[in-house]
Amino acid sequence: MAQSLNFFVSTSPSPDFYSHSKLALQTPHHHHRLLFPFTNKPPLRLCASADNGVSAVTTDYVTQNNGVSVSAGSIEVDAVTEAELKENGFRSTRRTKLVCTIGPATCGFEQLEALAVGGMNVARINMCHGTREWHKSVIDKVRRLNEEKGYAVAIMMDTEGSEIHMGDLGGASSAKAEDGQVWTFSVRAYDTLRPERCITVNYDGFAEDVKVGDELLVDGGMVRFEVIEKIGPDVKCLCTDPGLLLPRANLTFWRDGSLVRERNAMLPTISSKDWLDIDFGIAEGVDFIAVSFVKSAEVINHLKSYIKARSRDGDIAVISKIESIDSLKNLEEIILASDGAMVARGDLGAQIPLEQVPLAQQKIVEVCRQLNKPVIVASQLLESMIEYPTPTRAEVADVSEAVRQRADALMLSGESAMGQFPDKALTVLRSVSLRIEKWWREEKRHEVMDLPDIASSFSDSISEEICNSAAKMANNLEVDALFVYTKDGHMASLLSRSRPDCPIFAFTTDTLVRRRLNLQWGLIPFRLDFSDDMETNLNKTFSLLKARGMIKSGDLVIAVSDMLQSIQVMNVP
Ligand SMILES: Nc1ncnc2c1ncn2[C@@H]1O[C@H](COP(=O)(O)OP(=O)(O)O)[C@@H](O)[C@H]1O
Ligand SMILES: C=C(OP(=O)(O)O)C(=O)O
Ligand SMILES: [K+]
Ligand SMILES: [Mg+2]
Repeated sequence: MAQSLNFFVSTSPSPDFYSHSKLALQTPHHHHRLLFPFTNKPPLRLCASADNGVSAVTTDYVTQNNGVSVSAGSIEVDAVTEAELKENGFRSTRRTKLVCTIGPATCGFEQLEALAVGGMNVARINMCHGTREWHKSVIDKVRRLNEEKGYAVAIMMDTEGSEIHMGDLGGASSAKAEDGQVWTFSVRAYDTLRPERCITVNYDGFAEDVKVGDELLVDGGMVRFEVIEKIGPDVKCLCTDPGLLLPRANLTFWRDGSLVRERNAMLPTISSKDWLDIDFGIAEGVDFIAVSFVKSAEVINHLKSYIKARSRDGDIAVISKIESIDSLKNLEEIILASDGAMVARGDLGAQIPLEQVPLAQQKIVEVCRQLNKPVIVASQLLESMIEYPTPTRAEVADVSEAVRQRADALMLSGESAMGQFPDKALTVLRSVSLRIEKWWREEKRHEVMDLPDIASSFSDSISEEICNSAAKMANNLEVDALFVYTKDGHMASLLSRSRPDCPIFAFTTDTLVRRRLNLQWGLIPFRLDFSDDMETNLNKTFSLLKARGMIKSGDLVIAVSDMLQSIQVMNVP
């Protein structure tokens, strides 16, 4: 038995049409007979099954279901999610998504596979490090992993941006600066051997811009120097807080207690090198581009139209990194223009007092939720795990807090790029996420956040109302899963925005949309060919998922779709 609520609105409504919109709530005794004309589509094409023996990627078959002949077709879900669903049942699947920065510690095929098995949803490559060839080889490996082993790991390319940073230490992996030592920071290019205690700086205006007495912070304060003398291109600095200097570490300078950013503010957000990297990302078909040091919405609008004009098979999502004072000032307009945001706490903590970072994080996560944009909490989540196999209690508390704030995703940086325990770090993110999510459900802390209306058209308003209501119904009725059939992913993201208690199975026809949904809280993206006929879609999905052991008869689901604006409540037959 199914009950449904249908909204009759044309997909491209004329103003006149609105007055004819009607709402029909069917009686419980009707089987899901929908009040709109059926489109008699031919059966969907069979897709080749890529069964690799480890875990089936696709399932093809034809069956009879309630007398309806289910079209043959295939369904794709990533192998890790499938295993997780079968093992734990779907109410306890992980909702918080995980992003791993790939570096020397994780760039091999087996290492990447270990991360995929461990729950990596998105692999991030940081264009600040490595060569384009190196990054291309990582992208190729991730794509091969997806194809051969049935994962759906998305790729995020992170731009270098116009930040001021040190050179690469002539190949050394680090250098130790001791208290009281004098180091030289220079804009010279050393073509021969780099002298001892000498650091190159990538910004030509550096020697000109700093003043004697300025404080120089490496990596937001991990090491500190005081400028004591300027000699042409060389700046002599006294180490006041000792520590490890890492290649290409970020540099900021402070004068009279505030960050010096006049010149920084004049540097472009997207440098000429970044544009080349972006062209590379478009050519490689990355799923996300994260833009460093975003200052305004303008640059994001510009980049989005550039991508639209160049990208072959559709869009690349643009993620704004919130990591500067300017980005905080223009937070709402930046997030509105972007497809998502990252709380880039590393640089943010170098630009605002550290004690303000947690509040900034909370604010950014909240604004993203309200504007329906996915948000990633990044940097130093498990920093000590670069060297140690166990996190500190404080780190676990920090990760818990990000999960409790219901951020869409958590990110590893150095922990996975160059740490000694990338898999263990990922395991910690996974288990802390699961634990806190379980607590939310057990406490029945249904969402209390006020979600403002964000729709820009009448049709969008209906989608939004449907998703908000469906999520609320799902909580009240304690359904097992929400199903959403979505071509562009929008309805799926609206459901995710409500953070319902049950997981959201998002079916989309498009592989790119599917990979992109990977970043959003609570979504389990499937690729599936479907039609505009919901009855057929539902029967087909039930059969395919039942055959895979991912759902069973009697499970209670709520289905919504963006082809036909409706909510249907039903038990799996
Ligand atoms: N592609 C790469 N090649 C070499 N090292 C890398 C790469 N990506 C990341 N790393 C290492 O991992 C560290 C942490 O990564 P990330 O946080 O992304 O960069 P950053 O420290 O520059 O902000 C970097 O400082 C660098 O040492
Ligand atoms: C994620 C960040 O950016 P990046 O690692 O590129 O400096 C950050 O600053 O926190
Ligand atoms: K970067
Ligand atoms: Mg940064």
